[in-house]
Amino acid sequence: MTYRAGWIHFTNVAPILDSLTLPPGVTAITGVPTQMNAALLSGEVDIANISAVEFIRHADILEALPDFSVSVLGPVYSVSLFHTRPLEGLRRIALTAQSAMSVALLEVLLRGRGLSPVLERAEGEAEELLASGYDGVLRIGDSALREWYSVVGPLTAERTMTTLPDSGRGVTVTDLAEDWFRLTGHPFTFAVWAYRKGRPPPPELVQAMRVARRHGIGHLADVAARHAAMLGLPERVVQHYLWNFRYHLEAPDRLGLEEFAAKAVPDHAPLCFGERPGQEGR
Ligand SMILES: C=C(O[C@@H]1C=C(C(=O)O)C=C[C@H]1O)C(=O)O
Repeated sequence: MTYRAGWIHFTNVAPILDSLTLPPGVTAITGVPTQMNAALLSGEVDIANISAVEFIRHADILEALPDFSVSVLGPVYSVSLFHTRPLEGLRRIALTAQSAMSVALLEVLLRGRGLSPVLERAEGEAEELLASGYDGVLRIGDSALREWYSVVGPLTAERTMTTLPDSGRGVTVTDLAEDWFRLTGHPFTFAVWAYRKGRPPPPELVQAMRVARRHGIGHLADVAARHAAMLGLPERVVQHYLWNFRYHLEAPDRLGLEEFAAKAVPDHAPLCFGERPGQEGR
């Protein structure tokens, strides 16, 4: 019987997915986070890297792999609120329809500051939307990374990835994962690999994912060079972007995930994870 996977194929998962060889009997489709969230919940796929908030909301029926995630400690660079006035003064924010997790994170961060601007779904480039009546725009993924760089870049000998400003061209960029870190001191987990309880992936698939991740992280410069060319960004940017991610789901990531779950979905069912692999599983 076929086991169907759904992959969010953003650059941030390239170190896992680029060299993944699917075992016989496993098929895969790709899409943006909200598409993969829907595909898993409707049963169109059996496993997907989904927005962690959807895993939390559906913790009664879903379980997640215990050692895979897209997490970060501090800035993520690709989940940003672009804004033209201070956060406290924001009145109308455009949200991307691609995201569930980042929208939920933005809501938690705004609520924590006692702010309640109007949030509306609207697609388009951040700077276009800012010119058309929004004073804040939430963007995620590859296009958000590109837009972040075009606002705060370029890198020079003196301006490194960690010393770039947080504004340029009249636009301020608030990195939501960095804001979460300032608030909680925890990493932020954007995605987990979830499946329906009682329908875990074949062990060969999980093992193939671990092999692919080991290969991807071991060859990060090559992965970054390939994707930098596709994104039209300097290799230095993409290399830093990728090595900054945490692709396992370790104790600090789980603490962050639990804290986020308590804030965003207070009545959620307990989060379930499959059995942790031994050291050789990495
Ligand atoms: C870091 C990112 O994480 C992604 C963001 C998601 C969301 O906002 O729902 C879902 C999965 C993640 O892989 C990104 O898109 O840039």
